[in-house]
Amino acid sequence: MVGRVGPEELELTEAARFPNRPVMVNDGLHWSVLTLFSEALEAIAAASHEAEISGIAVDSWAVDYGLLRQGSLLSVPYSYRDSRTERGLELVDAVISQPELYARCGLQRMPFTTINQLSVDRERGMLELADTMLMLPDLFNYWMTGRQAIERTNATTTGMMRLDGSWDLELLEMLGIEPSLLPPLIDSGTVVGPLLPGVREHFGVHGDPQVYAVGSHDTASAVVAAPLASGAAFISSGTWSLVGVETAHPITCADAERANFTNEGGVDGRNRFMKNVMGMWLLSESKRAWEAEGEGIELTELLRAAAEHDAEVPVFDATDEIFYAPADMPAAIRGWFAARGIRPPEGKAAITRCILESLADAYARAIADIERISGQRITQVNVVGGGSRNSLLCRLTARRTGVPVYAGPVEASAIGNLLVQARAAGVLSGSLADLRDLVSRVYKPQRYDP
Ligand SMILES: C[C@H](O)[C@H](O)[C@@H](O)C(=O)CO
Repeated sequence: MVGRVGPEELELTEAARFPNRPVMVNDGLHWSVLTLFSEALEAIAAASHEAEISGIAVDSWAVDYGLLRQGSLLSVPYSYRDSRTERGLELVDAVISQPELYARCGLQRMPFTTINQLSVDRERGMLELADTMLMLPDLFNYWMTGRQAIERTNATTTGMMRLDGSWDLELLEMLGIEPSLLPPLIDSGTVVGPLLPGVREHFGVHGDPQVYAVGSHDTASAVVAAPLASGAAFISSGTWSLVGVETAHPITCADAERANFTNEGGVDGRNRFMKNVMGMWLLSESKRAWEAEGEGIELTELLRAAAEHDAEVPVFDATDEIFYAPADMPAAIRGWFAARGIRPPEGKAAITRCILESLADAYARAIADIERISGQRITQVNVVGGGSRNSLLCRLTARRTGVPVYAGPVEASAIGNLLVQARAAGVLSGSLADLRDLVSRVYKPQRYDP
């Protein structure tokens, strides 16, 4: 995305959009990072011919990383949905109990957490070969600037960071992970450096843009752009739905651990107390399964049919891990109901409606947990990201939470990324609240009443 930012201006243009399909080979599921990098840099180069580009910054999904030796990527990064993470959980469980780990890093128990994946790499001897680990946005920053560093918001999703923001060296030792693998930490707003001449030349980038560190965990950037008022909960809605509140400090009481809430670092030292809910993944994977059966259907058509589907549908637990990476999502949903003796919904319209009702139900339960655990009363929900375009889901969320829903902006991660860059470049100033005010002035959220 190309953004033009000023004190009263926040204009976003889509320079390119390209698929990000993980690839299954014999050793598992991997991301095509070189393709993503070249697609992005080609789009930036094209944009730099139209207008002078002064800054570049990358944000992405969390937890995944590349292993390097003497500056070269050793292997193609794995996708966090690869089944090796089950073994990773076992390896970490063998060393430390979940409550102890939670007290140290405050992260939800999920197979995808970086320490689980690194523990599998250690068991397979990959870490002996590596001298550096870089999260995916940091890998792109390294390829652009030659500098190796890890931005803090994404580092907080690894499980290797203490609640005080330092690497947990004792835990690394317990897990047999070399601390020297971890480059220095940097904060969002840091100038990473100029583009390497070779990169500029290879892609034909005009001008001399600086690379900035921003909230490199896309959810952290999305929350920057969420026009949160006091009493607001946020839902960062995309492949995943992240339901949470922004707090000054992590919440790691036993109740939070039992409810499997996570504490991930935000921009400006904030804390994101939140829960992962399966999100649009449920719908995109169902659509993929129907396409594979030769019954492809457009998303708009699915949502129209679901909106018109007024027969009662049951709801399933949209946080249940069986939905993490099933081969056939509609079958997994039917299986969830069958295992509980509940008649599953039949047909695409009913299943889609069931997915959206189940998501809204999970949001309402997460928000009730947040109120109980944090003591904060939630008076509104801000839904940002691609899922905020789903008006049926926004309506169901307002109905099930019982509070007004404010939907938008859609491109929240990109906007949060741009705002932090622009402030680091001195074009904007002020606090997160000031940045959010600009968002509210430019992007009027759509309101849905309970
Ligand atoms: C693993 C997920 O990607 C992560 O929990 C989520 O916050 C995210 O990054 C969504 O893009």
